[in-house]
Amino acid sequence: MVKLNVKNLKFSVESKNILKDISFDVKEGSFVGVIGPNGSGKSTLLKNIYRIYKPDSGQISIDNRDLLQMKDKDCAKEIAVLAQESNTQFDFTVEQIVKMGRYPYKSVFEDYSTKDLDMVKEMLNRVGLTNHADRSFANLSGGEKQRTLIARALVQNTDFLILDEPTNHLDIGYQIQLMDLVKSLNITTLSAIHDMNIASMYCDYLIVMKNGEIINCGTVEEVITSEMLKEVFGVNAHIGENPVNKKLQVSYMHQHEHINGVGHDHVHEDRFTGVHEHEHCHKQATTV
Ligand SMILES: Nc1ncnc2c1ncn2[C@@H]1O[C@H](COP(=O)(O)OP(=O)(O)OP(=O)(O)O)[C@@H](O)[C@H]1O
Repeated sequence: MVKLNVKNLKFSVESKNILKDISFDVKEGSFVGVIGPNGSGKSTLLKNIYRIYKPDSGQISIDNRDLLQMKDKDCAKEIAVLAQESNTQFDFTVEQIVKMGRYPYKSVFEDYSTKDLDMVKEMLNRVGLTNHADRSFANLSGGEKQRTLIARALVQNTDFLILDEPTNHLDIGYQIQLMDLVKSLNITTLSAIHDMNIASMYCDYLIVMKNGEIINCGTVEEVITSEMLKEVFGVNAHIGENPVNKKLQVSYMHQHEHINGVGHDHVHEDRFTGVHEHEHCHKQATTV
């Protein structure tokens, strides 16, 4: 069943077309990654979905309901967001920030219930911030702020989660912990991701963006190929397999890489920078 449907979405700023006719579906229960180079439109796409930006045209629906027509509170019961920018200026404690995730379920003067407070406690525990509950959010490290905001998104208790580069500021331990946590919740998730190995570990499906367009989509194996990484990101990479979990694994190489390390410092007259092989007798050559 389709959870999210985006159809012919277009978005521009000052007559610059930033999103050009984007269409895709996210299946219920799936974890979909959006990959692409800096400036390709990943964040802008997600912001159109979580309604920071208003599309010029197109439709976005969640469970067949028009997302663009929903009231804010109703929308907040459908979609939780972990956004990229996390510079909250106001001075709240960590616990107060996490509690805010319960606001869609509260009327104006209604206080937090035991259930609300239990959820807050549980999520603080799951992101490793129980001992920081009374600390000022403003004084936390970037990673601690990010973990607080993850806990806030999770107490919102929605069926759909948007992560805009969720692992920004997180060390590798917390990156894996966050992604394991999200994955264990089995919530339909749409996430911008930069790290191909993280994408490979967690995503069921990938969308590749370039210049405001979707240029490819499919399973991890269909999408992450050395050709795609060269074409879209301009990098040389070897695609292998993690011997333990059998997930696709990307190893990067220098822009100018010699197979088996056989080769010498040199420049190519045609400025070629790919992976290539030299005869052993070329070891001493300075130019090929
Ligand atoms: N409000 C805005 N005003 C003007 N240009 C914008 C605005 N928002 C986005 N853009 C431009 O749209 C393009 C896409 O930006 P976006 O942030 O969506 O890319 P991204 O793929 O998320 O990049 P990154 O990987 O660096 O986060 C960029 O060229 C950006 O400068």
